[in-house]
Amino acid sequence: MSKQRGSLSIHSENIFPIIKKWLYSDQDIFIRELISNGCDAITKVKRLNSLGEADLKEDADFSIKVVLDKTARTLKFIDNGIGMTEEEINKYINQIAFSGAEDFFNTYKDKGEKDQIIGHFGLGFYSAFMVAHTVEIDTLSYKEGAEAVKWSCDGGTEFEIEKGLRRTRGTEITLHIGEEGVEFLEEYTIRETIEKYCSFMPYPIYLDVADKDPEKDKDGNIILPEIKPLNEPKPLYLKVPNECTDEEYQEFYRKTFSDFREPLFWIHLNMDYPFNLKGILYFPKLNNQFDTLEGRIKLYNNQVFIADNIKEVIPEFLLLLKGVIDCPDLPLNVSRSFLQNDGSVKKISDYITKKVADKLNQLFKSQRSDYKKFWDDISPFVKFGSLKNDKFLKQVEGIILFKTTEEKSVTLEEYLSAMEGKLENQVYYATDQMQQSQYIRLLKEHDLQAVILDHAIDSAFISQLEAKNEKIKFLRVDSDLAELLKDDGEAEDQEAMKNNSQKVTDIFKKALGRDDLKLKMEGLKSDDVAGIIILSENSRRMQEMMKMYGMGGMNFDHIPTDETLILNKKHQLLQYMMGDGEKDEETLKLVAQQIYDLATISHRPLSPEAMERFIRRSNEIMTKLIN
Ligand SMILES: Nc1ncnc2c1ncn2[C@@H]1O[C@H](COP(=O)(O)OP(=O)(O)OP(=O)(O)O)[C@@H](O)[C@H]1O
Repeated sequence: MSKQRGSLSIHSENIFPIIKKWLYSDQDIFIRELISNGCDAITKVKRLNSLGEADLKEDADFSIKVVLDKTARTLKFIDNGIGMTEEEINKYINQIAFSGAEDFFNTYKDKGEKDQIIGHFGLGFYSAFMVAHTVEIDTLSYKEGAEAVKWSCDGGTEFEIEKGLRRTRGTEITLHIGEEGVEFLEEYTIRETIEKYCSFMPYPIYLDVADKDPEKDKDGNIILPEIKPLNEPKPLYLKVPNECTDEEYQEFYRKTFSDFREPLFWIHLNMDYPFNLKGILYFPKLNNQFDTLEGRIKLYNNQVFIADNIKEVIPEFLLLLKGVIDCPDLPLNVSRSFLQNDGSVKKISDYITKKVADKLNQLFKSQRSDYKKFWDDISPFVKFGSLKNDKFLKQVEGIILFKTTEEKSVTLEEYLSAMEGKLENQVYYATDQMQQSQYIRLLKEHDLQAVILDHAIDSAFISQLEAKNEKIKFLRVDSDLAELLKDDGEAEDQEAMKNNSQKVTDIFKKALGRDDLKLKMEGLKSDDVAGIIILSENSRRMQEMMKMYGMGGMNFDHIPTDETLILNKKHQLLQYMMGDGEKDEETLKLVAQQIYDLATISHRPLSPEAMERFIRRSNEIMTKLIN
């Protein structure tokens, strides 16, 4: 067979099944497409009017009307925009399946990009066929002497065009809803969809429901419904920031996010050059840690809603905030993988990040007490941002607040300078103030404070800070404390010390029945503490990490921890143990076990069995006291 070349031909018969199948999951998008076509038509006629090329004939009260008639099973979209002549219908509506065919064919390969054909290849109007078996257009062009035209098509390849009925400028699109679109005969669905996609479209959108039973008051009088548009044609974010009041920002927040808690503060984004971007980002108030997941950034393109939380455009950590961003410059109709690699998208994302960091810095500098008040709510966000984005970390590093055990809020720099002379680039931290109170007290006695890091994100966050500042080391209050608390005042007889140490070690190992017990004798400054347990910072973190990643499905409770029992040789009980003379074996055992349990309690909760033994033994000791 000889080699042949040829072009594949695409016919409009193919297009309807494809539209219906591909766009099925985003069926409601047809409402966005038809209403935004109506808005475009109004914008066009307004522009022509301002150029002196169109006469509005006093019909300048622009709006889009959506009329639902459940009985007739129709949904109408009516605008008083530019309208179309027969010629324009032929050009823009009838030929569309062919004019965009080449691009469309290219896209055909990539089935993942469902809704993105819409708006890209001029198929917006045809999305009506996702829910309608027949669509009619009745339109009258703004042009002098134009005649009304009626177009209709039942979803096949044939259309009819005849004289229309419209007497005023504009377009009326009627959808005869088919079986696949019945949910769009419900007022609730229509209202919800308009609110979802069209909240900020530039002209008022009204919903009219035919044959609706009128609302009545308690005396049976009909209440005339208040005629209000469903959208906000001039959303606050389009205004100049210094013309907006706090009340307006709060009101906008309440309406847009149906959140009746007051936002903490907000950032009005307003950029014209080198790209166009407007929006408002709100820092919401949190009630608990889980609330952080509620964030929502709505992305708009020229007041038309595109989607929530598009990670490719908005840095992921900002998705913890609530806000709207309108960016007409974004190529939102292209694939997401393209967005990820697009230079302008990166610039936009950097711009937003910088604006957020600037706002936080400005609050820190000029309103530190407010900033401190907000800190609990914003800290998971700032920390998450610092983990996700190095640039952001650099921008906010100096304004991250740490609460201390002295109930102060300080930056890292302030902490280190307050500890100067006592600590060198070390930061002590507590993860549980109650549980670790013994250690905190010991630090306090040495005039040292710890910072409190008790949020789930903190362990990853401090590792990040350490990675970025090699000199800084975070140490939990129960780790490697002994060096610090050691009282190396008196010189000692090394030989005697060794013997004593061995003696005590034997007593403890025997009493606890643990040969693997790590034990160290130190002279602590504080002589009312007999023993404390410390845990190497590094091995503890390693274990936490393994636990977090659930490595190998192991049960980590059985892994021995790298604990060391530090015994205070200055304490009376230890002095007794080390002393010469006959001692009651049973008493030594009780004391050793009790010292160990008390040290453990200040470190972590006892297991149920250990707790039971501890209580029994405590009673036994008290009984001995009175006998
Ligand atoms: N309500 C309307 N009034 C006037 N012209 C309209 C109206 N609806 C559609 N048109 C014309 O039909 C054309 C095709 O509409 P369609 O929605 O399919 O594509 P588009 O608007 O060009 O692109 P998109 O897919 O982004 O909506 C429009 O460009 C416009 O010229």
